[in-house]
Amino acid sequence: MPSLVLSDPLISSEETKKSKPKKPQYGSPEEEKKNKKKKKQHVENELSDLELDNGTGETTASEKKKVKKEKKRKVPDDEDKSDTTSDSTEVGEKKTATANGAPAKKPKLMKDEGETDSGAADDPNALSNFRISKVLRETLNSKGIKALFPIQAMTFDLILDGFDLVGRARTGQGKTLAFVLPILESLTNGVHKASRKTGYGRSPTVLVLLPTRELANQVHSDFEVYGGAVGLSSCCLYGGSPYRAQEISLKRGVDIVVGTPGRIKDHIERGTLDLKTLKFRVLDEADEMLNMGFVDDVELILGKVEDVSKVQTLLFSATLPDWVKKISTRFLKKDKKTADLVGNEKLKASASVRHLVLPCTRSARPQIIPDVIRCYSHGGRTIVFTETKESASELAGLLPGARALHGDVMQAQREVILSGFRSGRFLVLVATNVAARGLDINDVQLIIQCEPPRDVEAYIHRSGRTGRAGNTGVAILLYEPKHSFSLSRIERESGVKFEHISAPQPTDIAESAGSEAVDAISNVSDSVIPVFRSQAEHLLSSSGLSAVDILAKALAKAAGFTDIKKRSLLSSMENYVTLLLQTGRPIYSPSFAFSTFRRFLPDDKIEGVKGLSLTADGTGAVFDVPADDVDAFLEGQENAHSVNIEVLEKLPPLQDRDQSRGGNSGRGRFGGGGGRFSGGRGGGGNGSYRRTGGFSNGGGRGRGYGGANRFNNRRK
Ligand SMILES: Nc1ncnc2c1ncn2[C@@H]1O[C@H](COP(=O)(O)OP(=O)(O)OP(=O)(O)O)[C@@H](O)[C@H]1O
Repeated sequence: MPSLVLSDPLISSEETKKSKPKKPQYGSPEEEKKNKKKKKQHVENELSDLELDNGTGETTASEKKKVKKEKKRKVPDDEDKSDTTSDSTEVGEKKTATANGAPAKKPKLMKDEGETDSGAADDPNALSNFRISKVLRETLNSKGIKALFPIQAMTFDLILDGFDLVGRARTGQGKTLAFVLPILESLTNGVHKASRKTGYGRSPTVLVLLPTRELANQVHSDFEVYGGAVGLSSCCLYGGSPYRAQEISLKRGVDIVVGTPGRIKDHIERGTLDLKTLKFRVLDEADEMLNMGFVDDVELILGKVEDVSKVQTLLFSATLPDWVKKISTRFLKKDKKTADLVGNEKLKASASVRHLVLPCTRSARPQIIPDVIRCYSHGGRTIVFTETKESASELAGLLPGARALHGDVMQAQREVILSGFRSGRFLVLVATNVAARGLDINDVQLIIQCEPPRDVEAYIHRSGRTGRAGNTGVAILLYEPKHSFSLSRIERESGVKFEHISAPQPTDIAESAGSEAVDAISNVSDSVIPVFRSQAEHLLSSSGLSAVDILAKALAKAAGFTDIKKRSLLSSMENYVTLLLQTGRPIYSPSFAFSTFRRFLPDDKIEGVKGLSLTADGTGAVFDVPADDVDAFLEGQENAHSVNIEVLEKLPPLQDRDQSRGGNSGRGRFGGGGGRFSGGRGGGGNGSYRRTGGFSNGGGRGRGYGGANRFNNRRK
């Protein structure tokens, strides 16, 4: 559980619990007793989970004690629970109030007569424990939502009670409903119910700003579903679409406007959008709006509200860089609350995603990516992120069945592509950052990033397109070894610990592609057998292969493989094989390995060695050689005393670049040692990337890696 940072008016989970409405007394005394016991257990559990940040990021014993005391006091005293939190940095100290200072009203639960409350006793976040109306609860239930996610539970009462709020949670944790639900309740059952207008030409009461059109559409569809259920209308305003239809909606009158800053500003300036009756304004992914150059537009729009005391402002994001904090200081009220589910936690990226890195050059992408998709997408959707629009288009053209999505694609086309991807018409989307933020698409199993993004926030958001709403997912970051320094920066800043993998190998590919082919063949109607039988018999008798071998070939063909080439473990180069050299004593530097080779191999074979790296335990050197040279190395070792060379099936952990460079001998990684491969001409290749375990199996098919190694480069 993430730590809850107690800073700037801050919410803790304790406060959230306090703020939750009193639970109705339904059960028998015995049930009550049981419930109390459960709650007590829950408190104990939470104590072990909850970390109160004392500035050092550690929980002090006295703080724990204090909370425990508070909680103990609360357990038997359910009556005492209030529905709002105080603006206190101390947990559980004050009685609560609403944003306008009025004493907190006793919460009125929306549970109806006869409605069952199953789950509510077990789950403190069950919908019926919040002031959510029956119709909304039913709509949520119809979408499979039975309880609020933590960020929603933490913020629901605060928003409903009128506080400005900054909300932060990791990707895919439900930030959208965290503002949608309390806003809808506030307008239909809360303080704004009485002043609600329904007539023709009414101006909107809610304005939601988002950085991209796709995101605006997505949030708008949530308002359509849930707002529609409680009789509120909404419209979506973004650039690239005709003004006319948008103007007609505005003229007719809507309750909620969702849109991108540029188009919203245009409508304000054209006089078609009036913010004078606004009750809520929401900035979602505000940091990205500023990254995308919407600073002036956002400030202009926020500045259009005349009486800010009458408007509630909510700001949600997965990341909160300094300047977003500045915006919140400027445009949110002084008594704003901050619900931070990330806080000082080291891990900023999604915890339900496996974060993998794989060395791969630009030219190798079209060969490696399909295999990666085959092995890691489990038949679900994949989003491939590129840095530029051009490479998105180019790569989409090279990957079978993929479509590109980026800023140069016409808006109408963008919508068609996105809905095709959502509906499963195609399963691979190649996109720029336009799809990095907020997009919530079902069953995205795999994210591939073609190179380390410049800023770590992009990494967090892109990888967050999978592993959403409690599901798991895989994010694979491709990198050129020369850019491996970016990996440690991303690890440091996002708190992710990368698993290093090699390009998928024949066994991996056979496993996933083979099972697909088996399914495909099993689905072929028996009606084909008589038609193809004589050909099959002819093939069996003429090929000299067994029936099983022929079937294996047929499966390979059905899976789209006519050949499996060797692919190195170390650098993914096609038709290269990875070998391990051991000499019975420590290998301190690559030059030592090269001088060992010279004892039993001709120069032309040694020149073919690529990517030589030392093993982490210092007992060996790992390197790639052309597949045709493997025998020369294996046979040559017979002539050299104490030398052992073997083909690797799996990479051992390797020393990182600095370690190898410094070496225990204190000499440069590829320098020293004299002789043909020493000094300025270098020795090893480009593949000295750090490994921390978790390698995939050896062998290899596919092309790969351009093979520009350090040694070859210097010779050119
Ligand atoms: N209480 C809930 N129970 C189950 N599913 C939920 C709940 N709340 C939201 N979801 C689902 O979780 C998914 C992610 O929600 P959402 O897009 O709001 O996440 P987010 O935190 O805004 O992510 P990002 O930071 O990437 O934009 C959505 O599919 C949403 O329907």
